[in-house]
Amino acid sequence: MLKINKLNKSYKNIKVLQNLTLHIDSGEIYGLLGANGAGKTTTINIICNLLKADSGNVQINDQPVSAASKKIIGIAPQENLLYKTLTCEENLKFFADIYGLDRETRQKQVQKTLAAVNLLARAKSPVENLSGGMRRRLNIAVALVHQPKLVILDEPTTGLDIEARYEIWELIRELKNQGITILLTTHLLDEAERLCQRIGILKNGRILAEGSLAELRNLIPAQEIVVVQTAQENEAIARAKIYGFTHRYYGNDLAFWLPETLELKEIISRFEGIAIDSIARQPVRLEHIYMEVT
Ligand SMILES: Nc1ncnc2c1ncn2[C@@H]1O[C@H](COP(=O)(O)OP(=O)(O)OP(=O)(O)O)[C@@H](O)[C@H]1O
Repeated sequence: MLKINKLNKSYKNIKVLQNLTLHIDSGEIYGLLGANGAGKTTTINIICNLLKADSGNVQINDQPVSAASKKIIGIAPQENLLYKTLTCEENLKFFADIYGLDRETRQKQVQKTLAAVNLLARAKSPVENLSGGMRRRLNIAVALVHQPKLVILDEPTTGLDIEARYEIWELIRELKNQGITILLTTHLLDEAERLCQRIGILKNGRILAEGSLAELRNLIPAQEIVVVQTAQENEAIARAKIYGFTHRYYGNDLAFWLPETLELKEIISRFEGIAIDSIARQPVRLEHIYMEVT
């Protein structure tokens, strides 16, 4: 559906995208993960034909992006596009007009889209009276009103509380069920873990790793990770080495990669003679992979 081939982009002499290549299949949710400044928004702007790459190309359904691609792409940017004094309905009508929907389709699509983002009851409310979560849902509705095939969601839940995030995750899953292809950018690893079929980890404009969560997990040769609290960290690290446990610090937490699954009593026995305050077992998660790759 979306093919990004060897994109390069520099501002002055700073390389913002470096041979960026990624392909997204029809109907999948692809998560582009990256810290601030990794190049996510630049990539989106090039996909949306708002910015020109120095080299490389972007194809949607095997056609190069052009002004005509607007009809099949919907974008919900990080900063809400909404007009605060207009109602939900008026905002959607305005964007439906920009997309050139005729009067009848516009009426139908505005109502359908408000229902899809669960804002039908607030159709007549001005945006300024909505909660942050509702505004973000309406911002996503703007991306959906013209029935695009590819929807780009730039950090859709950043800054929202957990309840509002759950609502948006549900909405994103619903879009996928309808067959819409989704490019989601986020720096929230649990969001990518929950929603995305495939994930690309972007740093300094390069994809450092890409794949399904299961494929990315293979980058860490561990069945499980244990976080150990002890005042005798050096002794614990030396002991772990004997058993082939790789150690890592995640923040201040001392963790060990277990190459095989062990019973708790076996893990404890490996550290016999060392004063251990606690042992917490965790599956290998995207945050561990992200730390390793970046
Ligand atoms: N118009 C511009 N002129 C100069 N540098 C720019 C311009 N736009 C972006 N950059 C730089 O390009 C790099 C990538 O920016 P981009 O906005 O694509 O990152 P991002 O991954 O979307 O980050 P964020 O999550 O903070 O939005 C940054 O270092 C940014 O400062």
